[in-house]
Amino acid sequence: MANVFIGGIHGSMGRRVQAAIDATDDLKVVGGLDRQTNLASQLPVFQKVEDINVQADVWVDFTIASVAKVNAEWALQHDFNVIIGTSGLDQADFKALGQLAVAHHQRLLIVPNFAISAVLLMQFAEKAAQYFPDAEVVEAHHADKVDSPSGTARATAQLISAARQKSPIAPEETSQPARGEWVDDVPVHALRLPGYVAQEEVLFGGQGESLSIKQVSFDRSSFMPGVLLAVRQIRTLPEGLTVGLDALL
Ligand SMILES: NC(=O)C1=CN([C@@H]2O[C@H](COP(=O)(O)OP(=O)(O)OC[C@H]3O[C@@H](n4cnc5c(N)ncnc54)[C@H](OP(=O)(O)O)[C@@H]3O)[C@@H](O)[C@H]2O)C=CC1
Ligand SMILES: O=C(O)C1=N[C@H](C(=O)O)C[C@H](O)C1
Repeated sequence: MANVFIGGIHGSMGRRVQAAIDATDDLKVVGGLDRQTNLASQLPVFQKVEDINVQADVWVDFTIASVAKVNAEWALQHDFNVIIGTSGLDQADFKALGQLAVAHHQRLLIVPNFAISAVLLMQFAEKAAQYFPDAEVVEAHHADKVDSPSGTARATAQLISAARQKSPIAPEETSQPARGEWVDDVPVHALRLPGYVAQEEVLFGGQGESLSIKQVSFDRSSFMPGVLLAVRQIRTLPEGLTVGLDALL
């Protein structure tokens, strides 16, 4: 039995992660952190990390970037392995938290997207970028999403950029807002609309041809198998930082 603590336990993802874990025989939620604690809950829910008085094997975080950073720092210093699903952390955060994980002999797994369709999209896009260096990313999310572009889009753009380093062809950044935000040297376009959950498409253009790769999360249930896999398998990872679910598939 592995014990799990959920950062953002009352949020859209936190509630679903709690329900998914409750439906298992081998995992147990022992507490959570959120801004509000007055919701009906059988579990201890804390507002500040300093007040936490329960121990767990794994901290799973779905909050906002600034909070996730503080949470992960505290959790790594207090003997938790940490899984961050929260988007919006930058490369400097990854590096600093990874160093903290090493110093405290803990595992830190940062997953831009737990949906298998998104994990595969990123792998396919990395491969395609070797042959189609001209690429743009379009992501669409629900209107409540606070960050843009999405963590998945940032990760995808970084993979594409690294994979096509050998190519002389690369778009030039422009001051025209309609051309999107350049992440590394890949234009990324973010849409926020009611009715959507999460989706991403990578469009590649070549000589007389194009390739597009698209994934859609119609429902947040798409993230749950990946979250459960990460919780169950994090102990098999080396100490320090791992990015993405790929290492566990
Ligand atoms: N990696 C992945 O596959 C996925 C990642 N995500 C990411 O997970 C994160 C959460 O998404 P989602 O669940 O939809 O968002 P929600 O806003 O529904 O949930 C976030 C929760 O964190 C709480 N919170 C905010 N600020 C604080 C604080 N200062 N202290 C304690 N709790 C706080 C919120 O409380 P309140 O509502 O009161 O502000 C809320 O309950 C996002 O970054 C999103 O991008 C989402 C889906 C999949
Ligand atoms: O906020 C969301 O909903 C999601 N956030 C993650 C991201 O920023 O990439 C993962 C997924 O897109 C859902």
